[in-house]
Amino acid sequence: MSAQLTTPPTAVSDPILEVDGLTMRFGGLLAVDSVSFTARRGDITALIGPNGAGKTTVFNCITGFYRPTAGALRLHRAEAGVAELQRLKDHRIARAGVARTFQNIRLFPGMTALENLLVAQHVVLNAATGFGIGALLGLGGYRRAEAAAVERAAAWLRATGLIERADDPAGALPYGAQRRLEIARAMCTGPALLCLDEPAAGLNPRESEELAALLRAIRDGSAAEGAAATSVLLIEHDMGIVMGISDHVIVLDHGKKIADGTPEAVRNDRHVIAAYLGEEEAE
Ligand SMILES: Nc1ncnc2c1ncn2[C@@H]1O[C@H](COP(=O)(O)OP(=O)(O)OP(=O)(O)O)[C@@H](O)[C@H]1O
Repeated sequence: MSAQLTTPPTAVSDPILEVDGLTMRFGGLLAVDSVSFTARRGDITALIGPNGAGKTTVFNCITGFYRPTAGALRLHRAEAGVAELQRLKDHRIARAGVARTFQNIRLFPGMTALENLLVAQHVVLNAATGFGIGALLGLGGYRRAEAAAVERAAAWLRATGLIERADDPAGALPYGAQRRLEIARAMCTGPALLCLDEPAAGLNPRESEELAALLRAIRDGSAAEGAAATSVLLIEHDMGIVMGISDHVIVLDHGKKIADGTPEAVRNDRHVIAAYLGEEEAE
């Protein structure tokens, strides 16, 4: 029997992302089953649920790693209108304004921290010269874009406490620093929506607190010099972080949405409690 949705969805006046009837099937397995929710612009929206609930699959559909079996994913951009993400390839989704980090860190370990942030901006740099030969010829537009890219990288290295490690290979940084560098890399692309897959995994309590502060600042636009307020979509198992920083929480279980509301409403929802207790009993 499927769980009934008891928590009314929060009224969403200014959406950044609309997930509408999202379904993802792997052969006979229905990993995501007609999931709908809306993430509001300027919010931290958390996607939670027990192991195997379908959270990463939803992320992979939003960011173009998977082509959904059915449903629509609409990114509402401030000036460029609505992008139907389910129709775009992953590099076009990134260009449309969605950036992500991964459950398993995916930096270029042999490149320095700074280089990792510059590589992330190659799309912006290429666009500055119309994806043409201007870069090779060192034309003014490209040089200006390059200088701005370095400045942006430095601002995010400062914001994430990594400026002293700018010239160190990313692979030589401590684990928590690599996690922050991944976030810095995503933010360097100037996304409209930042998608984070378990950013607190493996962090110690002090690092988790710093992460929470960083994510709040990213949402509010105060994390780095020149940064815009950025909507955040977060998958996280650390309930301290989820309940502490989220404006809105969506709960999945067995591929279905079972709750959608404020952290307080979701925390007290009996279907959510049952889903998590069930997980504990199964362990
Ligand atoms: N590429 C794939 N092929 C087949 N099955 C998959 C694939 N990706 C995910 N699944 C299955 O889909 C279901 C949902 O997995 P998903 O990773 O989205 O869950 P999750 O909520 O992110 O879990 P966790 O919290 O453990 O990361 C699981 O049963 C998983 O085995």
